[in-house]
Amino acid sequence: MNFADRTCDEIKKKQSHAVIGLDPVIERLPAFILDEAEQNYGKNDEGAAAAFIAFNRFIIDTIAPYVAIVKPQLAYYEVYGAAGIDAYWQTVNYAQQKGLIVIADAKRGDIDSTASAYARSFFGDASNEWQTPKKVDSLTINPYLGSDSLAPFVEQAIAKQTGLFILVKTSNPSSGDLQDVVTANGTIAEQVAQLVHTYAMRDIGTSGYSSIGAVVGATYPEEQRLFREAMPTSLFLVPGYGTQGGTGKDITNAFNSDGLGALISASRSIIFAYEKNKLQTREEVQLAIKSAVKAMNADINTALKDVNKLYW
Ligand SMILES: O=c1ccn([C@@H]2O[C@H](COP(=O)(O)O)[C@@H](O)[C@H]2O)c(=O)[nH]1
Repeated sequence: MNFADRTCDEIKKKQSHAVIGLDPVIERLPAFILDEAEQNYGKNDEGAAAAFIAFNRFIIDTIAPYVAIVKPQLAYYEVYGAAGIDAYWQTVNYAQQKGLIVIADAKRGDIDSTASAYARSFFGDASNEWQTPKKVDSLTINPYLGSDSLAPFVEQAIAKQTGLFILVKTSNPSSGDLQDVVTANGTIAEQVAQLVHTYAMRDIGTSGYSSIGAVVGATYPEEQRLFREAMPTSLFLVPGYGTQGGTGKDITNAFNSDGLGALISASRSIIFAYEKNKLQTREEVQLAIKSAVKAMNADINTALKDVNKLYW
């Protein structure tokens, strides 16, 4: 089954379009996690990595009944060197064991030979006897180097039944500096969207969706409409919900009229939800995260219902 079909199935099963970003920041973790990691490993890369693993497992256990997808952003783990990368893969494995789909947010992109190596590092390489088996379900990639840099990712994603999310219109305030520049063929983002659509048409699943998707920010609701038309079969990864200001009302244009097609992502507003009221005990932290996820699901589902796009 291809990535898009698996993702659509899990979204329907959980009745949730949410993606929870696992972006741990050591100073923000609860004391019960930090104290144990420091006692066992000290304040160093290994201690931080142990804290990340414990925190992520705790979050995954808390949210798994309510969401289908997690998105660990690699940068937060790379801060702690080899130990951090190991924490990343332990997080990926744990999430997959719990039945969650994992989007690796790494925004890779390079010339074709290097792009192929990037794809093998995230999607695994069964023919390589030296590589310990590893595989994320999907990866974010950066199209700035052009179509030949995307091709190795696309080939491997299709062959290995994984997915891609190609940056089209990112959520950050200055995304327009380059992405909105008007060329003879529309904006740069529109040209990328055309490229994504061409690749997407090569791998349509029974759900009608393709495993070759796009990143379109929650912070640009009007642009979502345009990109939805340009890439009707692509799943959209929609970051920017929560801390960056996006709400349920801002993401409905990213969905198709079938009530599917968009994966709404939030990191800090969920995983640090306990900070608002300075909650620290295991039970308090768990309840705060659980409530934040349930509120996000309810907000998205209500907004979709209001525009007649609620699938269930
Ligand atoms: O356009 C983009 C692409 C990726 N991101 C990533 O999503 C999360 C957002 O975190 P929040 O805490 O929900 O703001 C983060 O990992 C970014 O690297 C994005 O924000 N915008």
